Amino acid sequence: MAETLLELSRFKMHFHTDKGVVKAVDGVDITVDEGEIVGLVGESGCGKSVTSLSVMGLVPQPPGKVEGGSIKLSGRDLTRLKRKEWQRVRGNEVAMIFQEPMTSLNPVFTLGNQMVEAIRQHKEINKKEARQLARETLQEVGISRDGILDEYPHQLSGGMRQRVMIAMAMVCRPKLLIADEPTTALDVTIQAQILDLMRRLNRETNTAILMITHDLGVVAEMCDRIIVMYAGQVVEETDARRLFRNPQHPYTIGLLKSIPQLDRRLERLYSIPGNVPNPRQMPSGCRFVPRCEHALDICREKEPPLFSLEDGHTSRCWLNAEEKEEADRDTTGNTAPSS
Ligand SMILES: Nc1ncnc2c1ncn2[C@@H]1O[C@H](COP(=O)(O)OP(=O)(O)OP(=O)(O)O)[C@@H](O)[C@H]1O
Repeated sequence: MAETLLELSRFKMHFHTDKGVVKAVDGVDITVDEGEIVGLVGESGCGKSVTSLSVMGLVPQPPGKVEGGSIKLSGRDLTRLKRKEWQRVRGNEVAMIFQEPMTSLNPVFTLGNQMVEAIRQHKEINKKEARQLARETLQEVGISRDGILDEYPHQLSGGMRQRVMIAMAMVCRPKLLIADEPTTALDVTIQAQILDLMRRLNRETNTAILMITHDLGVVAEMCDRIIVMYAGQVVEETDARRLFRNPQHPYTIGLLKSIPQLDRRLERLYSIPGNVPNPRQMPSGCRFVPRCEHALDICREKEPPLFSLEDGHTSRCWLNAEEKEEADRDTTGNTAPSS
């Protein structure tokens, strides 16, 4: 069985602002095994990016502050690393690609210059060797045109730029690649090519991928396991097939209902009513309660824990506690306490 590579335990990243505390990530448990592809999904503002930037040590502190918990990569707690140690971890052990590669590539330097510099930050090799490695890595991501290293970022298409970013991320063979909306800015055919490329690299190098996206189509195609976040918390987690077949949390059900279906013509597309709560003023009880069609009294009073269902499926919803109690009653004839 694959070893656990990344483990966030009750991790909290809050922002202390003039207007109050933003609990952007508020006690999340997330694991990624070696070689696994895990999707982290949720609406804008639910804390996906802050979670991933925390794993990269890229959240500015202050205003950010780790309020509790840990982030372990291969057993080492990243929240305790010093600045110098981060430089060794970033790029070597964990690398990240972003939605818009142009923001990560410097427009005034050639790709060769940028790649050589990035490689030499991590590997003690000379410029010529680094240039050769850059060329080989670009070939691995499907770019083999002559003279590519002497081109500037604006001379490439969006898809090519994202391939370059993937090449730069993969050059030191990190154990974990974090991809934050890597295909959102690309048209669908190029999107499919980039996803194929990431899947191939995952297979060939066993690099695990944490895929941050709001696009359930992307996670359906790519991911072994899916984690759904809402208002700074994990609300549901299970393998990809089960999430689509048997979602449990009303928020996940709403997200799935919002996907347009080609075979169904509707007057209006479904969208979850209301908005993500203001992170400075979370509702009491369940954070999803103001938008939930199935809310019970307990949902307004008490925050639900993550309930363990079958085969590692978890859901943060009081309805699951009710169902579990009923199931236990059916099998034993007695009322069992909820977990
Ligand atoms: N530097 C910061 N200072 C204050 N609040 C911040 C800061 N960075 C992020 N936040 C807040 O943290 C919350 C989570 O943001 P985050 O970017 O992680 O959401 P997200 O799910 O990734 O959304 P998106 O898909 O739009 O990127 C938001 O309410 C955001 O406003």
